[in-house]
Amino acid sequence: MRLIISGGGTGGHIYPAITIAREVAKLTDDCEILFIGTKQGLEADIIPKEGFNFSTIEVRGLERRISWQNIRTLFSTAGSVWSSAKIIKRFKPDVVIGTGGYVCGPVLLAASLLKIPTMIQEQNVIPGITNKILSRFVDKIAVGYQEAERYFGRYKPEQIVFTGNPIRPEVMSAARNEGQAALGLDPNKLTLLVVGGSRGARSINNAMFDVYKHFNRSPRIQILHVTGQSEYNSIVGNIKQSGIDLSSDGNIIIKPYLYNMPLALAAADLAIFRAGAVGLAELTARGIPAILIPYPYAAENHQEFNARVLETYGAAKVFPDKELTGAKLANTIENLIDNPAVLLDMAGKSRGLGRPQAAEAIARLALSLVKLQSK
Ligand SMILES: CC(=O)N[C@H]1[C@@H](OP(=O)(O)OP(=O)(O)OC[C@H]2O[C@@H](n3ccc(=O)[nH]c3=O)[C@H](O)[C@@H]2O)O[C@H](CO)[C@@H](O)[C@@H]1O
Repeated sequence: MRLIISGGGTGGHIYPAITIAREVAKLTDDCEILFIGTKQGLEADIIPKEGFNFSTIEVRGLERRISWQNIRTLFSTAGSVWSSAKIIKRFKPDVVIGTGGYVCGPVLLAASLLKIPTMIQEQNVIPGITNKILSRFVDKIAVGYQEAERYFGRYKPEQIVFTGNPIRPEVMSAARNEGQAALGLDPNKLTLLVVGGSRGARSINNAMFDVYKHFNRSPRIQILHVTGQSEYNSIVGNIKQSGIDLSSDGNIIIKPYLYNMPLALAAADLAIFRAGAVGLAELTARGIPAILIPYPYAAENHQEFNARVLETYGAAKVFPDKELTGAKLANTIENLIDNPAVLLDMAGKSRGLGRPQAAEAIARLALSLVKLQSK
């Protein structure tokens, strides 16, 4: 089995690609995998570290308006399709999968022109521009949300399959007591996990000050707040200035980034999150009730659409970023922990939305294309 997989730009496109590739390898003998990305994207750092063979092409992103820049980009895209075709002809894949980000455009287009089976995976409710264009060419589209279908416009009915978004297997295998021990959490307190996406979120970080003051030394709740690398030092400094002693007061833990997120999720009773599709897939797979504050500048406001799905099912409460205040956040948390039945109900609804088997379903869908071809 020979697989080319491509996705890039943010972690939200790269981690799904890694998870899907590993799942395909698990389901097949002798799987050879090649990842295609760009030199500039985060994938150039992550993918070789994860042990995959990595080739790069040059690609420019399209602007969301008509411009001279876009006309130049179209010409350079023709060059990228040509370089992708060269890599594809050399590697001879059985199937090519794209997980979003503009690098997928030329790679999947070239594969489709070369009559190789193709599939894209769309994580969000509102598809990205590259996946929207590619939907005209590829054999299958695996969507993370059922609601995504209607935003693809023209497609063949059998082309779109609702699989859910792929999550790392450790998200499901991590145990609660293991997570508590690894992060120094008290098993007798509820744990609130606060994460503003992979780079942190300033508005959530700012609002958290009132939350610290409200719950400092609380015997009921402990807070694990992931600030993002860039604001970590200033936040810790401000907390000290406000008179909270992080080491002796004991129920607030501040981290710049979590490399062991699955363990934190295993310990969490309630989460405050942005609404990136992979983070939400992880929350629902574990059945964690959440307060969501979608990133307001995401393309076509897609995070809000992701978040509203959880809200509609009763799995989360959603606050628009511009309406967020520390007092509101502290009150909402207080209300939820005062009403364990509500929290339990939200947890059940969250779990009901989770698709822990999504990676396997996506891998099997890709393999079905290979089988179809060899018939
Ligand atoms: C700003 C923006 O446009 N972001 C997009 C980006 O999300 P982005 O990559 O920011 O966020 P996601 O929530 O989708 O994924 C983040 C991943 O990083 C992990 N993590 C995060 C923080 C941390 O400290 N440790 C850690 O391991 C999470 O567990 C998760 O696996 O791609 C997603 C999927 O297409 C989109 O839905 C998001 O809208």
